[in-house]
Amino acid sequence: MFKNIVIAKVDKSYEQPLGLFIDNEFIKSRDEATIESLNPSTGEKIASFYAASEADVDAAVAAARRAFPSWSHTSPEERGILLRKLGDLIEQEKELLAAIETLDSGKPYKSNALGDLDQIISLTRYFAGAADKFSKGEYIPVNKDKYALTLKEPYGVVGQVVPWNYPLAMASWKIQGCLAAGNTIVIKPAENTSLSLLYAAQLFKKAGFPPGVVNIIPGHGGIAGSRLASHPDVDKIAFTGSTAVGQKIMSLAALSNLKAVTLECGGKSPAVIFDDASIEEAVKWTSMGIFYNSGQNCTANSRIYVQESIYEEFLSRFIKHVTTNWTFGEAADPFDNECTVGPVISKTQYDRIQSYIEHAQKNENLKTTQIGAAAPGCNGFFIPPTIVTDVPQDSKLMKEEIFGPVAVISRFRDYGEVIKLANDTNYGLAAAVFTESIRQANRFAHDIKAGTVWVNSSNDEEISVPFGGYKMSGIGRELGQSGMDAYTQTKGIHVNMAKL
Ligand SMILES: NC(=O)C1=CN([C@@H]2O[C@H](COP(=O)(O)OP(=O)(O)OC[C@H]3O[C@@H](n4cnc5c(N)ncnc54)[C@H](O)[C@@H]3O)[C@@H](O)[C@H]2O)C=CC1
Ligand code: BAL
Repeated sequence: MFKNIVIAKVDKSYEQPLGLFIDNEFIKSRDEATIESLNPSTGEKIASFYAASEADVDAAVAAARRAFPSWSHTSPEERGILLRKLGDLIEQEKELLAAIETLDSGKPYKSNALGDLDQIISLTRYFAGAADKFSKGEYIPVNKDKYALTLKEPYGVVGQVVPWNYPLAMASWKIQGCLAAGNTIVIKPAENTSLSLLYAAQLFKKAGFPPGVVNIIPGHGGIAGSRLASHPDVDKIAFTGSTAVGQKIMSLAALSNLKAVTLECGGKSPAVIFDDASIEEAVKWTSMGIFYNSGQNCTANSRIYVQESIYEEFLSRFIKHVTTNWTFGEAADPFDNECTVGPVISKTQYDRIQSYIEHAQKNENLKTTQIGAAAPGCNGFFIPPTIVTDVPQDSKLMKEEIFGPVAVISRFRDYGEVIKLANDTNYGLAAAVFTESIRQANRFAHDIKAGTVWVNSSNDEEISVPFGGYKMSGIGRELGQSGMDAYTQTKGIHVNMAKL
């Protein structure tokens, strides 16, 4: 049920759990099916872990249901205390958890994985503090004969399905607020990145969360994920991943028991750079916004619009900056400090991203600049930072989420033109605007149809600020107070004081 794994680069050796985590114990899946986890920077196998069957999902849901009455009656203060302990335990194991993340997902250890862990620790403490504050209802004095109260109650058993781009962070965005609100959980990590959450399972137990409160069922989306979404005894389902799967989950939720749904799906987020902006800052932020995490970000600024009078200067500075700052490093090893662009997650994603680059070159004849290359013989899924320029609005690269290190850049004349271009998408997750004019920034922030707007920055999330999408980027919000509200339902209690 455990495998010893040595991560020599950071001098770590640890026991990796390989089972499903149900009722605070690791167990085999009923049919003993397994999934192999590969190291994306070498293509080598790390471990095989058990994959949940539909019957295993049912067992996990039953465990969560048994745990719910008692857990939902713990006081919010007590839930906060356990979350605080969890935050401390994660902090104590920060380097190991970051190393597991790098091994399993390929994200650079120093520049990405440790940052994910810092965010997770802060977020855990945030929801520890929020547990007894955001759980309060309202008092509504209706008239002299009547008052009303609202209660914020947990849903019950919550199913969660998370992706591979931020394995432990996306799980934490969902789990911590959900626990603070008094729900019990069955969560499915992504097939290719289950290791860090399985390791973290032990920390939930150690912090004192009772059996059945957090259940982790690694497994295939089409089996374990869809069973969770369609399960008649799951009260809410929360998902992060592709829009196509988000639609399936919503439909399964509707057709089973009309369970509540939160979806955080894809994006094609614009960054707009006006000619009064600091070009240096715009270059720094937009390159980070597309190359950080190898572009595998739902909020990646994957469409960059630059005002025509500064286009050429922006482009030459962008290319120069990327050449110096966004590289695989000498050895293409995400454990090396100079590696800031790791491999993408899998061969499937590698092929998919390459197909967009080839399409740009061969079918659309677009100018494509690639910076650096992986060393010959490297079997990892490395794609060099790629910059595609003067991309027309109807290009496939402007329309579809590439989810890789591919910057798509275009020019615009004026505000009226660019706001139309920026809004010309089915997605609406995020947008960035660069300008020194507060009036222009304010106008843009109001006109853009997106759930997040960054003014003179990009992709700098805050755990205290609600996050989520407009249009086909999703439904509902996570983080901030919304991170708990998403996991509570409101009951109105009417108290009649009038005597007949
Ligand atoms: N919004 C985001 O953060 C993410 C977006 N994506 C987008 O999705 C594209 C494809 O990546 P995939 O790995 O295929 O994403 P995906 O949407 O298939 O995977 C995300 C999660 O959904 C689960 N899943 C898959 N099919 C399911 C089903 N029928 N029912 C329930 N759960 C299911 C997976 O097991 C995984 O845990 C990427 O290129 C990217 O464009 C992928 C990951 C994260
Ligand atoms: N940056 C966290 C959300 C995402 O990219 O999936």
